Amino acid sequence: MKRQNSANATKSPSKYFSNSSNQFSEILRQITRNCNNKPIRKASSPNSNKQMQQRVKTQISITRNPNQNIYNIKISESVPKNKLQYFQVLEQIGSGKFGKVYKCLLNQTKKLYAIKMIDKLKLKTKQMMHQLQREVAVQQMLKHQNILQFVEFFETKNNYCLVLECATGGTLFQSLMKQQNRRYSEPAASNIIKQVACAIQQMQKLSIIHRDLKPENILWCDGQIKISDFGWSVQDKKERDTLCGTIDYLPPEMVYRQQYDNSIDLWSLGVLTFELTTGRTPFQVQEGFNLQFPDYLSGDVKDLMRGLLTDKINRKPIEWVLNHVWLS
Ligand SMILES: Nc1ncnc2c1ncn2[C@@H]1O[C@H](COP(=O)(O)OP(=O)(O)OP(=O)(O)O)[C@@H](O)[C@H]1O
Repeated sequence: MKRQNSANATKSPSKYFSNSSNQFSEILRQITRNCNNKPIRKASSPNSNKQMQQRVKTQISITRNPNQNIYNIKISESVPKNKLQYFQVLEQIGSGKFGKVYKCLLNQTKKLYAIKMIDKLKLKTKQMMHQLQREVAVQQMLKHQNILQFVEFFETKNNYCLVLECATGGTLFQSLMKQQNRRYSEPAASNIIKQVACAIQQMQKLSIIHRDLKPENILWCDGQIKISDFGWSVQDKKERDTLCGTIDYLPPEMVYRQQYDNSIDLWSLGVLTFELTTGRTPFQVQEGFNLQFPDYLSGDVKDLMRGLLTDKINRKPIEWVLNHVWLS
């Protein structure tokens, strides 16, 4: 089975994205080589049984000094010791690169939380420690109804533990796969995108860039959207050039190794809008940044996506998104 047929697509007027496929493919080949020769896997077809596999992240840090401790969190020195005794650990609800996520109850209040247990042995390199520091520091700053709430951080003998609000509804990727034709109706997608946009606005107020927004990192909790996985996020105002994220969601300025800023999360919002409304991501490696829409999409959603899936200079700001008629 194949992805949603886009044969009746209309072409984007943007010249920026035309004729870029060769260069795009070459850059992706370079990324592949740089990823320790591990093959880069494209997002699996939504119709494939392998669809629940995670999409590949490019993990290349070009300019960052991994020894630099920008957040002043010295893991193993200032981190509280074992507080796991205060929790009753229940079933596993997820797993990531470095560990597992469990449902748990705080003994005293019987309130439900999620504990992300990160295996210290797997987190050997300083680069990865840096990523964990970043995740903790950034999530500590964020308090918003559409952002997964950070609660506590401590360590045990074998794990670092992040206590988080428990999002019981699974990932947006899982729920997308359950929709008819693996896509949401426009009203349902609009409701989701509005919540993600509210979360982006809050992050931008604090100069935070998530850098890996995608359905796998968005969770459902009591019918509400929660942004999660701040492992690639950064907090500062300067432009950056570290290449990271997930192939299908990489913005052109990252692919072409230019400086970027917080507008990369708005590009991701555009890709997410496309994926939720069509069941596939907009840009395929072979085609470059050639934006085409299926006929069934409304003019309003296409207008929103054209405002986001364009080059950095022309990309619309978050205020424009939140005032857009498709989100009203
Ligand atoms: N607070 C939470 N509530 C409910 N489920 C969660 C929570 N945090 C994580 N999960 C589940 O665990 C999975 C892995 O978590 P997370 O993405 O944070 O780990 P990771 O190591 O950063 O993953 P990755 O390998 O994608 O970077 C998520 O996809 C989700 O299904």
